[in-house]
Amino acid sequence: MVAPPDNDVLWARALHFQHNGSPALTGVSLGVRDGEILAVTGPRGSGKTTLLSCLSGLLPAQSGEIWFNSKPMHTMRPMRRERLRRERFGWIDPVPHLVPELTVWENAALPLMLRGTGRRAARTIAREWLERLDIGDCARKRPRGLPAAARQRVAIARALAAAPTVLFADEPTASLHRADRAHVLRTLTTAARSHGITVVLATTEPETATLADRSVALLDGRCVQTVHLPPAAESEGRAACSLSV
Ligand SMILES: Nc1ncnc2c1ncn2[C@@H]1O[C@H](COP(=O)(O)OP(=O)(O)OP(=O)(O)O)[C@@H](O)[C@H]1O
Repeated sequence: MVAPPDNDVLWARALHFQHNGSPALTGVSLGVRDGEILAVTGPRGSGKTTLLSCLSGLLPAQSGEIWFNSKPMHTMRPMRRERLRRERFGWIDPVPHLVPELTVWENAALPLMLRGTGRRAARTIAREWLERLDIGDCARKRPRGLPAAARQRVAIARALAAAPTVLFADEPTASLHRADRAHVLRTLTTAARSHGITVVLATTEPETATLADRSVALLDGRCVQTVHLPPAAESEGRAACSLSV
């Protein structure tokens, strides 16, 4: 077994995954650097969700290696992998899955409370993130009555509040109107940068990938291209993120 480079928080080699015999990943290798925002691009069905699911330990790859902070995840027992996922990784789905019986702040605080943070401390952290995502005034409401964009912001606040080492965002703005997308994405990437959170962001949209440091393109379950964002575009993207998150 070859150990991964030291500055890669996640490192995968030769990942293969089939859904019921149908190949979704066919030999994907990649590294994700600490604090990096990596976009995983590709058309529908190219394997983006499957890749994020394998990297996050949600789906065990059928072959290949995944290392997190230089520790092999692919040989971990399921219980240990589950604990790692809960404690170190965050996940944002294309559509928000919130608990309808809980208020907005309780939803955002849930991962913290499940991890043992006291209710008051969890509420303070959750409310700070809701404020940063411009939905602080919804904190006491139930998610049911909120527009889709607000509910997705709650899901993003919930993911960030837990301060994950790596945040996996699977087309996080797919369900939003175009006007909301740029703002929500900028907030997400700016917050991640300022808090040192590594992000693996699946997207079909080229303009979303421009907010990342680097993009990896998938096609039919294989990496076909890696693009480092040119410094000019990078500084432009970062300069545009003037939010105080
Ligand atoms: N649960 C499943 N059962 C069977 N096949 C699946 C399943 N999930 C994904 N696939 C297939 O695996 C391949 C990769 O799918 P995946 O969802 O990872 O791609 P994607 O790039 O994320 O696409 P999308 O943008 O549509 O979510 C596709 O051919 C898809 O049809």
